[in-house]
Amino acid sequence: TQSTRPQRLLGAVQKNATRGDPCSVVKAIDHFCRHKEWAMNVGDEKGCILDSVVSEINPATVLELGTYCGYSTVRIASRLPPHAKLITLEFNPDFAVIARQVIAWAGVEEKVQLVEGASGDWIPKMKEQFGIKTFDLVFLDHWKDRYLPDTKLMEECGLLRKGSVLLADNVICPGTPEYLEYVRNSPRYESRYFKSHLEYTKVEDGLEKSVFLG
Ligand SMILES: O=C(NCCCOCn1ccc2cnccc21)c1cc(-c2ccc(F)cc2)cc(O)c1O
Ligand SMILES: [Mg+2]
Repeated sequence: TQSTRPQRLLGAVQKNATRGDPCSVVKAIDHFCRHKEWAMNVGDEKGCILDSVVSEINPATVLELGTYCGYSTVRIASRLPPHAKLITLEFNPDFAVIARQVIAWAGVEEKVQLVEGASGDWIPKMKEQFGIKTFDLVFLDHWKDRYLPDTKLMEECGLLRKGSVLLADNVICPGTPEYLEYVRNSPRYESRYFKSHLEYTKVEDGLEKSVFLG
């Protein structure tokens, strides 16, 4: 039977990366996606911007919306301080199966809790289920039309504090126009655009970093 692209991506990790070495996992995925099959990882160029934002914040609590194969999960988790927690949410169970194996291969499973389900269902349950007070960093990388409603939901659920950072992928391609309009015009956010390219291509894309002002 035919394998899926995530399965082939996992194969490339298991063949080319060293167990317990997150950098080699990231490099193996980037090589696979650049030379074999494109896949919707944040990628190496935007990934460096993600890395710098994580290092700047040094977050104790991170929420990632959109795990896919775990590429950005590994990038973030490998830069977290000890005892920091990353909760990553994935809607597609087939993607989750692959992501768990990529996360384990990288050796960062201690810092990661992968949760399967929809953001609209899980965001209201974060506090009670995971003992989270607020998130220091949220990486938005799921359905582009959910960025805005989920941001409002996080505000309503008291999951953001003064200084919480939202970092959103794909604000140009595929694009998140309503979300951009909101964070750029709301007095409750200080927003900045990091121009880059769609992963593994020359197409423009970028990350929007928005600090919640409380
Ligand atoms: O679609 C994309 N990502 C989202 C996946 C589903 O996410 C669903 N999903 C994951 C948790 C989760 C929680 N609740 C609801 C839905 C939830 C996505 C797409 C592209 C892209 C760009 C150009 C193209 F020609 C084609 C595709 C690039 C990206 O970087 C992306 O991130
Ligand atoms: Mg993305």
